[in-house]
Amino acid sequence: MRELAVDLGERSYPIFIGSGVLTAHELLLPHLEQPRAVLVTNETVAPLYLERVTTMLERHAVRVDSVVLPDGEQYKNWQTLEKVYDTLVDTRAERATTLIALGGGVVGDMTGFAAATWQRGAPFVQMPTTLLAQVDSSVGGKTAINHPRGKNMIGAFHQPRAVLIDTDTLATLPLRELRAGLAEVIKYGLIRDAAFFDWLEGHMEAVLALEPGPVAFAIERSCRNKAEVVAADETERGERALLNLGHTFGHAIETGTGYVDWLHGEAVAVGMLMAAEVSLRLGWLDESELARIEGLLIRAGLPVQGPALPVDEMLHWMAGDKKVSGGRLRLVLLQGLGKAVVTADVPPSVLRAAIAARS
Ligand SMILES: NC(=O)c1ccc[n+]([C@@H]2O[C@H](COP(=O)([O-])OP(=O)(O)OC[C@H]3O[C@@H](n4cnc5c(N)ncnc54)[C@H](O)[C@@H]3O)[C@@H](O)[C@H]2O)c1
Ligand SMILES: O=C(O)C(=O)C[C@@H](O)[C@H](O)[C@H](O)COP(=O)(O)O
Ligand SMILES: [Zn+2]
Repeated sequence: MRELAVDLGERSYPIFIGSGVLTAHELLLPHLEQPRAVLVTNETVAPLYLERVTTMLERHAVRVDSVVLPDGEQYKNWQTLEKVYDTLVDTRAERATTLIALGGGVVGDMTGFAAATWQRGAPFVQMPTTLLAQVDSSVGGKTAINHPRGKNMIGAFHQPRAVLIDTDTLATLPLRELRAGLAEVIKYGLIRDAAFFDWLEGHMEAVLALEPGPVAFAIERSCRNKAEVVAADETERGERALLNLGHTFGHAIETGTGYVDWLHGEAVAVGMLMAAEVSLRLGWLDESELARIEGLLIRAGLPVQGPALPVDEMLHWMAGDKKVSGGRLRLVLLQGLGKAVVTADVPPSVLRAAIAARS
């Protein structure tokens, strides 16, 4: 088993990565404030893993209640969140009752937001079961639901008490979802870890084949990168914005397509290429570097061309991005592989050309 930590002083927490972590009571129990938990999952993950986790907790005298949500990004909204609150009210959950997110990033983001708001702040634990959630969304405390016209628009920063990553759960994950998770993995290489990008070029097929060593390494290295950024800038005043590479474009794709058809990781993959196209046109990235990014995304099985959304519509959704400041769009761009920067100085013609190149 691998262990690392997110260093946030009193609110620091561990990340455990390994096979069988889902039923390792000795990892979870020390992070419960009282012997009570509410497990939040969805209709796909419940039949696979809910009983296993429930049994493990009940064997150790923990009272477990659970709620099973509908599956899909389009359900990451108020109506679904209400189901969580209803369960908390019905079961008389207390402020010290731990919410446990068992599922992908959608379940994780909604459970985290429910925990942030339940009785003004309850503890929660992340048990991520998709690659994307294991390498990104379960770490760092961004929690949210979507607005129909804006991705993750309603949310809070609320850190989990622990992140328990069971790599065995990837065995049941559909290949398309595994590929989507790889977009965020590649992101870390691009924004701050050139050596990791090189490593991914050498090990992409091994990761896709779920070879245990390479998979665990890719998850650990991703979590380490994310933990370092979050520890340095928990609430995105500066450096944390780099974790948003490709997201201004990607969120526009997700919102513009109604949160169906495009997986988050797929939209981020195209978004990272749009950011790279802007960087190329500014002279910050050369053709060979752009080709390496595209080549790795293709090998991961990710799209490199966006949906047929008109450029004006893309710009409309992008104008609602959370990084917009004083009405000015701020974009994360690349100054080479492994070095990202935030800038508000992109000429509109360059931005339009870059989006068009990948639409
Ligand atoms: N908070 C953050 O920092 C952060 C970071 C990245 C992404 N996100 C958010 O995460 C979400 C995307 O997460 P995701 O890619 O995990 O999508 P997801 O939560 O929709 O999960 C993808 C699919 O896999 C299924 N699934 C989950 N685990 C499974 C398993 N082990 N076996 C079989 N099926 C399984 C789910 O039911 C779903 O159908 C987006 O809403 C995105 O905005 C948040
Ligand atoms: O943790 C972060 O910070 C990120 O930006 C990680 C992203 O991969 C993630 O998709 C996040 O939810 C985006 O945040 P948002 O504030 O742009 O909605
Ligand atoms: Zn993301």
